Amino acid sequence: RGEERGAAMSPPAQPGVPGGRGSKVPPARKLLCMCSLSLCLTYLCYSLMGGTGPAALRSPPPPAPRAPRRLRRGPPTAAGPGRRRLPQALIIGVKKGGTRALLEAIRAHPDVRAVGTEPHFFDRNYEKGLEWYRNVMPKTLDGQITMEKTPSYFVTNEAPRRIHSMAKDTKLIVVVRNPVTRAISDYTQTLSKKPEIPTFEVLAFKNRTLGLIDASWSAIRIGIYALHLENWLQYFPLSQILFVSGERLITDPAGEMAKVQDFLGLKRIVTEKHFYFNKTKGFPCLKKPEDSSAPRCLGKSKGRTHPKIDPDVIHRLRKFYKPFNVMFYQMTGQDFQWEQEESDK
Ligand SMILES: Nc1ncnc2c1ncn2[C@@H]1O[C@H](COP(=O)(O)OS(=O)(=O)O)[C@@H](OP(=O)(O)O)[C@H]1O
Repeated sequence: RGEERGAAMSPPAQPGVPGGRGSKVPPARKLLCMCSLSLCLTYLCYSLMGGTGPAALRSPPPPAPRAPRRLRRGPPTAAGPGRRRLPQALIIGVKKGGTRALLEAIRAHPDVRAVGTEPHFFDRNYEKGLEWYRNVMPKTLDGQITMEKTPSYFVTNEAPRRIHSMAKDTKLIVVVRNPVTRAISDYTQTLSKKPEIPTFEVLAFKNRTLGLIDASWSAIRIGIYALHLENWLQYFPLSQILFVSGERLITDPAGEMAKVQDFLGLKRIVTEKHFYFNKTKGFPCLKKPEDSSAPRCLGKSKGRTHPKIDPDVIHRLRKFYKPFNVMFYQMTGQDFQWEQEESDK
């Protein structure tokens, strides 16, 4: 490597002035000139092809795994000091539970760095390898925690095994929300992209007359939390999983954030001082941070107005979920009180 470097760095001989005086050029000198000339030509070609100078010749960039364009942008810290590490904590679900709100809130903590986008490593991008995954992560200093959120992990069969094989002490966070409201939120998102889909009422049933719920419809299946949790408990102890209430994340964000920071072993820095309730948005937002950027409410895709669903369908769905919810409360030792909610948004 050192030799390659030396050769490339030596300035090429002047073309057209091979030996100086006349044609009496010693063969060794001739050879050196030819080598220099060919180096110059190679360099010229390389430059024209988009090389970045002598350094490009010396050590062509390694075929580093490339993150999708939107991931490559990275957080503001990407160029700063520190190094990229695999995440020590993951927000694994659930879709439409409030995972974005949680990630943005925990990112306000100085000892946390997180990827803004969802890497989908343990479901869609696993074959790209751990180095690809590491390169997606922001740089962290010693003592800072690296995090990411991909809500589909919670319902991915292979995810627990894969995460366990990366690091068996990975801390897992699941934001859970009333599965009926979650299903409607999920449907609302799909509807916003595909307005032609059938109504929620149609999709929710295999046979509406018989009251047979279609549990294979992903909007419904995702909410059977007990079923999915069972899969995770094959690999991780319950103490390594934190369940955050999606409802309380809206009504008492600071309270839920205290639990999250305790779980991650962090000082409680994100407190009620960080939040304000934005009446227009109808949600808590993060206050203007000290770096004077604007206050941060989540975008338009969060807090969409849900379509009005037939109350009878809501009632049937509540009945459908009840035993699974009870099982989930037993498994986690937490009562999320979804049975007591009078109406779904
Ligand atoms: N602070 C704050 N601001 C806005 N929205 C908030 C907030 N806290 C929780 N939520 C709820 O988060 C729901 C979206 O959940 P996710 O972020 O997990 O969705 S996603 O899976 O990433 O698409 C979103 O669901 P919908 O209301 O159905 O859009 C919100 O109810």
